[in-house]
Formats: sequence, C-alpha cells, structure tokens
Amino acid sequence: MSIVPFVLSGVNKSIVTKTANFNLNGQCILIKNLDEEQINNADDTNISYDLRVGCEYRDHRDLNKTDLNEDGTIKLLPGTAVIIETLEYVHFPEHRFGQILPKVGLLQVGISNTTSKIDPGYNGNLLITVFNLGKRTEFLKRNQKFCSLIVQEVGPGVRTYDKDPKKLPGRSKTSIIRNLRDGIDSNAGSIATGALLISAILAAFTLYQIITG
Ligand SMILES: O=c1ccn([C@H]2C[C@H](O)[C@@H](COP(=O)(O)OP(=O)(O)OP(=O)(O)O)O2)c(=O)[nH]1
Repeated sequence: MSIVPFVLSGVNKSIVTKTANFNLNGQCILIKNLDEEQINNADDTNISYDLRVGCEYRDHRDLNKTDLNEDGTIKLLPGTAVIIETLEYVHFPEHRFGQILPKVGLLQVGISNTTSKIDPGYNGNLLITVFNLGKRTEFLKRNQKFCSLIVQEVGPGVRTYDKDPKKLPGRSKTSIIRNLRDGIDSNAGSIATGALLISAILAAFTLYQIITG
C-alpha cells in the first residue's frame, strides 16, 4: 500500500475541488475549501495536507457545540479536550483511505490528536478530537492548520462507508457561560484553597466560642 501525494493537476492528479468532478470509482479525493497554497508551495512536501480549524467545535465538558467566527479562537485549558470540525469537506473514493496524524509544532506545546482513519466513501467534514496534554493554556485559531492528513491506496474488494457524516450535536452555546466555566476550571486550585481557608476560620471560631462558653 503506497502513500498518495496531493497533486492538483496532470497525470498524477489526486484531488478535485468540485463535486461535479468527483467519481466514487475514480482515483481523486474531493476536498472542498482546499488550501491550494499548501499544495502548490514548491518548498513544502505534498505527501501530507494540513487540515484547518473550521467554524464549529465542542468542548468535551459541553453537550452542545460552539460557533467560531472568522477571527475566533478555541481556548484549550490544560487537561481538556475539544472536538473540532475541519474547514475542509472531503469525499473519499473507493480506492483511497486517509489517516489523520498530529503536527509536531503543536505537539511541542502539548496539543495532540490521536491517529484516526477516514474510510473509503466517507463524505463530509471531519470531527477531530484535540487534547491539551501540556501544563499551559493554549489556543487554536479559526483557519489554523491543526492536524495532518495522509492518503493511501486501497486494494480490490473494498466495502465503502455509507453512513451519514460526523456532526457536532446541539445548538451553539453562549461565550458568557463558556468564559465563566473556563474561569472556574482554570482557578480550581485557588477556589479549593479559599474554601479550605474559610472552613479553617469557621472551625477556629466555633472552637473559640466553645472555650469561652
Ligand atoms: O478523527 C476522525 C476520524 C474519522 N472521522 C470520520 C471518517 C471516518 O470514515 C468516519 C468513521 O470513523 P470511525 O470508524 O473511526 O468512527 P466510529 O466511531 O467507529 O463510528 P462509525 O464507524 O459508526 O461511524 O468518521 C472523523 O470525522 N474524525
């Protein structure tokens, strides 16, 4: 099984960007919202393509998704995870299989996704789970490259993925609630210390009252 480079034209063409040019039995993946600059940049390898942060995500602590506007950011507190919808929309033909890998630059600041796969036939945006495994709060911006896609050839006898694409559930939640909860989570240590201090003061006061009758 060999890796398929990302090529937009010529005999080795492997990507199309319009639904009308896609063929489920063909050799080309459909990628809508493609960042052509990445592929045409002669200084960069075309063996992988970096997927970018799209317009919605869901914090693991929430039931509902959050919208991201054009200059929006995702705040990743240490130890938390978010599910991010990719800006790119993909349709994989029968004989192509994808793998999603982390980016080294983000790993260096503690941000990682685990390896996952895209089945032949999958048709939709991708939902990628990203973890902040580091000790510092990190941010991901809308349109930022945050994980890498590689594509492999698939042999004969394949059965395609015919289910609905992955979608983030629910209505978008307000940023006020999100900011409040982030504040509580990131100050959890101080809040616990404060509570302990108040308990100690109350205990000392009760003891004083008992002693002094
Ligand atoms: O990080 C990922 C990996 C995969 N997919 C898409 C493409 C893949 O073809 C499809 C199914 O992936 P998988 O088989 O891992 O999902 P599952 O949880 O087993 O669900 P199901 O197969 O029932 O959809 O989900 C994503 O959106 N994000």
